Amino acid sequence: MAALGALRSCWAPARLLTGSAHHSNRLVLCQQTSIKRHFSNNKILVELDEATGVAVMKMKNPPVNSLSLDFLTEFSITLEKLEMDRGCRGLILTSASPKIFSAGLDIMEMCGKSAEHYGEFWRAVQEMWLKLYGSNMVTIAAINGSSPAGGCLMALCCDYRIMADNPKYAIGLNETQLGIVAPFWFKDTMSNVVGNRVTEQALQLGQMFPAPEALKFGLVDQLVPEEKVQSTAASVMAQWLTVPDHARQITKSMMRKQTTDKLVNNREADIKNFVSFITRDSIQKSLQVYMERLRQRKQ
Ligand SMILES: CCCCC/C=C\CCCC/C=C/C(=O)SCCNC(=O)CCNC(=O)[C@H](O)C(C)(C)COP(=O)(O)OP(=O)(O)OC[C@H]1O[C@@H](n2cnc3c(N)ncnc32)[C@H](O)[C@@H]1OP(=O)(O)O
Repeated sequence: MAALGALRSCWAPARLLTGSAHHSNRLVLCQQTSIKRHFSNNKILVELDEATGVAVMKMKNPPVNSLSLDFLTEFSITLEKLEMDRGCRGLILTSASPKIFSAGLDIMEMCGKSAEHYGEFWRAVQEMWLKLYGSNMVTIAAINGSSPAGGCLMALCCDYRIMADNPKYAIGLNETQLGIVAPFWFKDTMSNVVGNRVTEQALQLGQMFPAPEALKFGLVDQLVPEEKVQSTAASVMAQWLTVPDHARQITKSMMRKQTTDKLVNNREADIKNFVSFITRDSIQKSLQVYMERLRQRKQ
């Protein structure tokens, strides 16, 4: 193992964007071992396969994987840990419970709370986006269920999206349906994937795309039978990991930096904007009506 460690360190180029080192030879070197490391908390399960350098991150926040302040905090801490781990080169993001990938931001975090709470919550949403969209790892979303709004944003942050081929599952930025507005960085993330025209129409209508439509419009890259979502993600990941990390990372950063910089340079203003928007009586009313509609639909 010591010899392996020495080989590793002399083959590994310095990690260019956030500080730890990755290299595309790891796969070959590590075929001798198959150690799986688990670092989970009560909301996120992570299994890191040291042989492949791939971590599978399963969101587990029942009933619908809504993105609460606690969840977002755990998510960002976990992602940071993986980002700094030189044994981890790829991340597969999925849900621990099929049918729902994520219901998006926890609406209860945006209802009837203090301005201070809204500020803290929005900072956590920003942090999740900055970390996931700016990740140096190869990121693949294994979308094994519906994925509205913030859930769709998470998937769009990834480098590649594989969705379960089930028309009952839908994905999209549906904010306007709630009477709220997707902020500029949600809009930019979608636009970078599907282009301006599709984004403009989808955002105005708050459109949710059933899986086949999502594929047609390029919101996802591939549909596969539900039981093959994870294995397909693993084989796509293996292909992506054949590219030398440093070249892929610089390219990814070149494509995304302008978008992330827009938020990095305007974080406080964006928080202020969110707080002043969400505290309006009319917006609070819209959210309450939407939650009521959800409950009634259930009954
Ligand atoms: C001018 C500049 C503006 C600047 C920015 C300002 C503004 C704000 C931007 C905010 C961006 C927001 C992003 C978001 O992500 S908002 C959240 C949007 N999410 C949704 O619309 C999803 C709603 N949920 C559903 O459609 C369904 O629940 C489902 C995910 C498809 C699952 O369906 P099903 O399996 O049938 O489960 P239920 O509907 O029965 O739900 C189970 C319980 O979960 C509660 N629930 C569902 N979604 C959420 C949620 N997002 N947050 C909190 N709670 C949620 C649901 O009410 C049920 O609760 P109950 O059991 O107590 O009744």
